[in-house]
Amino acid sequence: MTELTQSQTWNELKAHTKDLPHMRVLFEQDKLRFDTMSTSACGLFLDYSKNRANQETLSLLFKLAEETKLASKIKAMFDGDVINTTEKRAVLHTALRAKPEQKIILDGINIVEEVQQTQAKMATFVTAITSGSWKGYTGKSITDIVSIGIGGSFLGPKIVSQALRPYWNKDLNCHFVGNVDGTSITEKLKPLDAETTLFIMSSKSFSTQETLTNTLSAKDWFISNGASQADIAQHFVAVTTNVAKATEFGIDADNIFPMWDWVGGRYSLWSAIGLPIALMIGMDNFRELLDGAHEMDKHFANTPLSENMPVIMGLFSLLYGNFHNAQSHVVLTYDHYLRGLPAYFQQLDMESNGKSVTLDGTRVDFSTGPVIWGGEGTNGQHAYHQLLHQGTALIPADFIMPLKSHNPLGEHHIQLASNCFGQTQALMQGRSYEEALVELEGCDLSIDEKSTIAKHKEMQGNKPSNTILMDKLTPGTLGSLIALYEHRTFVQGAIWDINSFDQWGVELGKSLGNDVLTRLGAEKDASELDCSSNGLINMFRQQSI
Ligand SMILES: O=P(O)(O)OC[C@H]1O[C@H](O)[C@H](O)[C@@H](O)[C@@H]1O
Repeated sequence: MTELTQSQTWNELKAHTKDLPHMRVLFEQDKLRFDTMSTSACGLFLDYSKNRANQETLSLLFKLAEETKLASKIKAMFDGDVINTTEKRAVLHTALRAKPEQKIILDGINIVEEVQQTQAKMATFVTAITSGSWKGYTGKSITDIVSIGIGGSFLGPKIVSQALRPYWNKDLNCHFVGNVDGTSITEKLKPLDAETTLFIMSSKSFSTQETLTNTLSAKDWFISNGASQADIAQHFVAVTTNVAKATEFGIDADNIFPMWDWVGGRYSLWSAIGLPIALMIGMDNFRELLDGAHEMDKHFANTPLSENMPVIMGLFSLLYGNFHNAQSHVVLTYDHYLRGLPAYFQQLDMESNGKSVTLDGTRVDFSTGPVIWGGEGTNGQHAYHQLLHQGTALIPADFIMPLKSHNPLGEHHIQLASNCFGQTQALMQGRSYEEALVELEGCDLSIDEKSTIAKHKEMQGNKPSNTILMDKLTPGTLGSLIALYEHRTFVQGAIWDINSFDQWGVELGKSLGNDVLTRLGAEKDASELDCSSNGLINMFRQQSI
């Protein structure tokens, strides 16, 4: 048993959540619920009134946060303590968006200075590319960026660039290659011209198989399209902590942008890993993105727990996972530009909190991170929302929508908003059997038929959701939004006392994949493996060519 589940507050929460009335009743009892259960910070508004909670629930949750020393754990992260204990690393993505005058000392070095130097290098590079002064090997300016990376080195740049499309430099295009599946890079390169294409190889470790393989194929494509080995310097840059390996790989030393081991892959878009974003939206907008995140950092570090947006959201997620048996959490973005955000939050949260032991190695006796999934509204309403409304699983939802659209076309935005708010309302209130019967009045059906259909139309409601609004999707509000989710993830990991910053499961997959590779290549026999793996390997060997 862990200390957490034995604590009095944990057990009080268990008992309390069982007795809580339906949210419909809570709304009837408290007409000011929207005012008291909503908050604003850093350009974001959060309505958390449609949650299974009253003031007592909130008090118990904040008490749990206090007892598990959340405030001092937050401070430890910002101070650069080695909170990633298994990899013996500080966790300082917040330093990437610190103000230039701040000082964050790690091992005797002010890392803010190093961050600023790298940002200055990025700024020079962005100007060179966007002004056209950086020329390709035939003297033409760069028109296409191909970003090669995977995991955090793929999702961050891709999804943030996609989200900030209205801010794109009109003379540039950006393409992202992640998967090692040759189809991905082949299709991406097909329409491109080697003379005007720049490759950014993004890999924190510079040892990820997919990224190395894709970069080698990109080099082959480049050379086979008429360029020479010497031309590589004008067309290939890298972002990595492993400068030596990148140089050895053939990347010109001047074209290497450094990063640091205190930046986790899934928290790296704020570093030079964000170079594709900076190229597409310009360095001023990139800085606005960092500033938005920095504002959220300040809010998270300095606001009392009961008014702290990431804390509130983290506690609600924990409430559903640990006390209502919710196994998943859905993120629904009512903005086409934000359609990739669920996938980004999926890596952020599932790679961080998909853990089974506490920091001291004790096996947990509670659920940790849920499955994060989602998509864009209103599309999902005509598909998986059915399960949200009437399925047997409880799936808490986050609805995210800017109040103003970048494309204010006719009635589109007002309809989008009506759908967003209508969904949260339907999830909360549901439809009672009696209401369904009333709706069937006047239908040409027998009483028995009406009763049966009413049972099918009945919806229990009491399905929780948060609604996050912002005035407009800008680099600043996006920065705040992403940092909000980073810290929301941290809050849960801190209360569970797990390490949210390692990823041993992913590492195992990588090393077994490498072992299988040697067996697929017939260098090594596979007969000592389990019969399924052996069978699959043999089938591939015999039939893949
Ligand atoms: O940037 P790299 O070192 O190539 O790593 C790419 C990715 O590798 C692994 O899958 C990690 O779990 C991710 O967090 C990381 O972003």
